[in-house]
Amino acid sequence: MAEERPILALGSAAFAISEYAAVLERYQIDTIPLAGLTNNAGVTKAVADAVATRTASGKSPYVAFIWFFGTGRFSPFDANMLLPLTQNGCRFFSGGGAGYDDVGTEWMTSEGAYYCNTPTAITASTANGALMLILAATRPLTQGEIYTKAGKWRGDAAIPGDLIPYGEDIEGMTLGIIGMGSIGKALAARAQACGMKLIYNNRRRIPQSEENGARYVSMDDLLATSDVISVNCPLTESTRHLLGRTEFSKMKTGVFIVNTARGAIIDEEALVEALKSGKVSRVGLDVVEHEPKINPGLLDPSLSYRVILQPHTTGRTTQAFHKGELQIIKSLDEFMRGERPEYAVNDPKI
Ligand SMILES: O=CC(=O)O
Repeated sequence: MAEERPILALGSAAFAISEYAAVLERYQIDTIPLAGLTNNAGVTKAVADAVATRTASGKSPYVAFIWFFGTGRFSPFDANMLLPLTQNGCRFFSGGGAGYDDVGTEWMTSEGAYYCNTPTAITASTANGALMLILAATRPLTQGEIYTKAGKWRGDAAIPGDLIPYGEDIEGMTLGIIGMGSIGKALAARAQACGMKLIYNNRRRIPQSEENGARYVSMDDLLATSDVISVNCPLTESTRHLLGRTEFSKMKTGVFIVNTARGAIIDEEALVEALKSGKVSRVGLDVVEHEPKINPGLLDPSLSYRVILQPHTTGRTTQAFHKGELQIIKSLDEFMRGERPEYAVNDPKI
């Protein structure tokens, strides 16, 4: 017999199929189908309509709202979209993803509602993706692939600048990790196995037992001594444009930069300048500031092979999304049992 307190869901689980089928048995869930929804306004209206339909029929209101991975195009998930839910007693939200810069968590706290992310689901996939981009940036991977498919093999020695440049081995290079959360730590473990020297900067030093061979340094030290810089911190007001003109000027000439966190942590205008001046050798970006729009400077033909761009997919593996859906279900179950969910990122007064 399904629970009386209803839940609203945006779409459905796509990986934890059998586990979610059991959730649908356990609880009374109304699903907003994704078909036909393209943007925030569409979801905002669908949420308002779902709440209004419930209220009009005198049924008990939704206590929870969940959404899954692949719904980033609908963000922000904030007061504008979710107020009809909290006004009617909804006290739990959970969405797929580690980052929640596009979720109105402060507002949720003030409404007495939890927000639960999926904190460790994409750790391995994103750390693997960061290592993949470090390797792709330090070896001329993009150029090699384009040349090979175009029948140019390694290029034409008779044409100045046409030969593919040599790659660089990462063994012995210093990797500076900005942000030593679970992804930063997992990247450190992988990079250590590749023979890199590791330094990191974080809001504060983490316990040595979790540093995975990385040494805590100041941001200035990290900028000045890293051969490769990997951005792994969340986007907050204090990390927006954390790497800008001043920071690029402090870096080693020829540094490689990889960002698998959030685009806005890097000032893209400053990055383009640093690429053009040769300060930055190559960059591997899984994220850009105004996704999915790409800063035209990054697409400048003169930089083409030195800018490796991916469509925010490094975290996106079947294993990661499966784990994430299980984490959403775990949080929902905990909330429905009246517990504080382990993955709550906020501390509302309930
Ligand atoms: O970018 C992906 C995430 O934050 O989960």
